[in-house]
Amino acid sequence: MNHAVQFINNQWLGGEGKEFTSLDPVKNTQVWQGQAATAAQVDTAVQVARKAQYDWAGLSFDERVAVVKKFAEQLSENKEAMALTIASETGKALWEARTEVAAMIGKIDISVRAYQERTGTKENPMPQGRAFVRHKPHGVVAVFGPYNFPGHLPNGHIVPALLAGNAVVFKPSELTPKVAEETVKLWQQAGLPAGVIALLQGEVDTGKAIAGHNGIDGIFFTGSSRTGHYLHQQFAGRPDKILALEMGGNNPLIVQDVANIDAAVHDIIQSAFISAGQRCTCARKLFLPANAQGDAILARLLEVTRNIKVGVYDAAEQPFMGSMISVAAAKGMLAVQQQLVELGGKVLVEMQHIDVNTALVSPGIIECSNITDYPDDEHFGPLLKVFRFTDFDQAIDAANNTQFGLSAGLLSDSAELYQHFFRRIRAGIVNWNRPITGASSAAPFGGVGSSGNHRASAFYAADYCAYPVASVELEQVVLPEQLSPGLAF
Ligand SMILES: NC(=O)c1ccc[n+]([C@@H]2O[C@H](COP(=O)([O-])OP(=O)(O)OC[C@H]3O[C@@H](n4cnc5c(N)ncnc54)[C@H](O)[C@@H]3O)[C@@H](O)[C@H]2O)c1
Ligand SMILES: O=CCC[C@H](NC(=O)CCC(=O)O)C(=O)O
Repeated sequence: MNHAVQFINNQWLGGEGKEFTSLDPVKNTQVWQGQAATAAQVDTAVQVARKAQYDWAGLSFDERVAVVKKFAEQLSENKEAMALTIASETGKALWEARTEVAAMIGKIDISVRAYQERTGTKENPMPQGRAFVRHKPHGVVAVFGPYNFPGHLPNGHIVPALLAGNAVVFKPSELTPKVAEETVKLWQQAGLPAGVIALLQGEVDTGKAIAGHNGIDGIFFTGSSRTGHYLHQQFAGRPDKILALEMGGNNPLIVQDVANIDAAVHDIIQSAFISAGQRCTCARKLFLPANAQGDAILARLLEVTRNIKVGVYDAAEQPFMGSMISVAAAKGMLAVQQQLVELGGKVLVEMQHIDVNTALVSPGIIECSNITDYPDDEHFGPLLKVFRFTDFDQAIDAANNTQFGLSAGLLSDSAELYQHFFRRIRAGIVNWNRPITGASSAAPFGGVGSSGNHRASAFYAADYCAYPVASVELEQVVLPEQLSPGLAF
């Protein structure tokens, strides 16, 4: 059946491309089914968005804020339904899906503030006239979203883009179309004018048709480093288009000199295993000192990890970890564990596929100190790699030995050590005695190296949603009192 899953010009239409579905990764039921948007449908949506954007940008900022706040109201009224959709389409535990919806709602006020602080209008007096810095929207921008935060992360591009006066063509992850559909329905109910947002559902072909469409002015992308690099190549030689890339990481966490072992273990677990390890900021590599304290932390970490509750997202007694996104992703992580064993890794807590018909896996820990050619890949799941060190600077060097640079952390009671770590570590998020996941929307969020392209998101998303226009203005044409040499009037 061809469901009306594409939202173009304020109308829900059937896709004209290939059929695809999304599945509940734990209950194996179908959550969503539809047909992909074709290149022709992409073209229509972009053309409609172009026309709609002009009037949308012509509204005052306060008028746009009013619509965006209505969306926040809609989201608040439907927050439990949205959390359930997120949980059932991703397998994420319901308690966590609720925090995702709360982050979506919180994004509205933060983005209004960010627009004003970073891209609002500023005026400076001049001897003759006045100088202004104002900001204009780029036009029609595409938003590509990942599956791991199907609500919050696209929302983190869409809200600031709309506030700035852009029209948005939204292509969600093909693994989470239902969350996107529900989100866009809330925009419709909020009264966003026709054409200002389009939802184009589809797989990679739809993404390619959008990215390759000459009528878009930019792409705001959150997803894997591989796709981000592909888009970057596609945009080569196109300085006229804006590209914001939020990509993956291979994030280190170093521990040295901590008094409270349980507190350290807590922060390690929050960093490594939240969202079943499916956060871009998750700790992938744990550096522990090769001494008695390192041994004690490791022993306690293994003990607590073995007792982590993994389970069905809507269980009455909530698990810490829900499932991974799909059975294929779960199998992929088990293959990674096997690959690391073959390279010389020693399994300390085995990551297990709890039920091969579901995407539920238990968290794993593997010692990798003896691996000489450790692969610098992002392993997007609950497998923490442990490295033992004898010299703190060598641990920092090893932590920096990655193409990525998203998040990094130090657990230590020494302020001096933290200052030293902060100076040397290369990452866009650097934390001290806090988990390295759970970044604030009120701060910039982005990485260096293969993690981003210097266009941080969250609070700084305002920056890539608009371009600055500098003006000097005088209400009448006036002959200057002092003329340039060689001029006579
Ligand atoms: N830095 C961040 O803010 C951040 C946040 C969340 C997730 N991530 C990263 O996202 C990844 C997980 O998400 P994912 O697997 O959904 O990412 P992905 O790269 O597979 O997909 C992201 C989006 O790009 C689209 N896409 C894929 N190939 C495309 C192509 N060739 N042309 C155009 N569009 C294309 C997908 O359909 C999807 O909408 C992880 O690597 C994670 O670290 C990064
Ligand atoms: O998976 C990647 C995102 C992880 C998440 N980051 C944010 O929520 C950033 C804040 C924002 O975009 O508003 C995290 O750090 O856990």
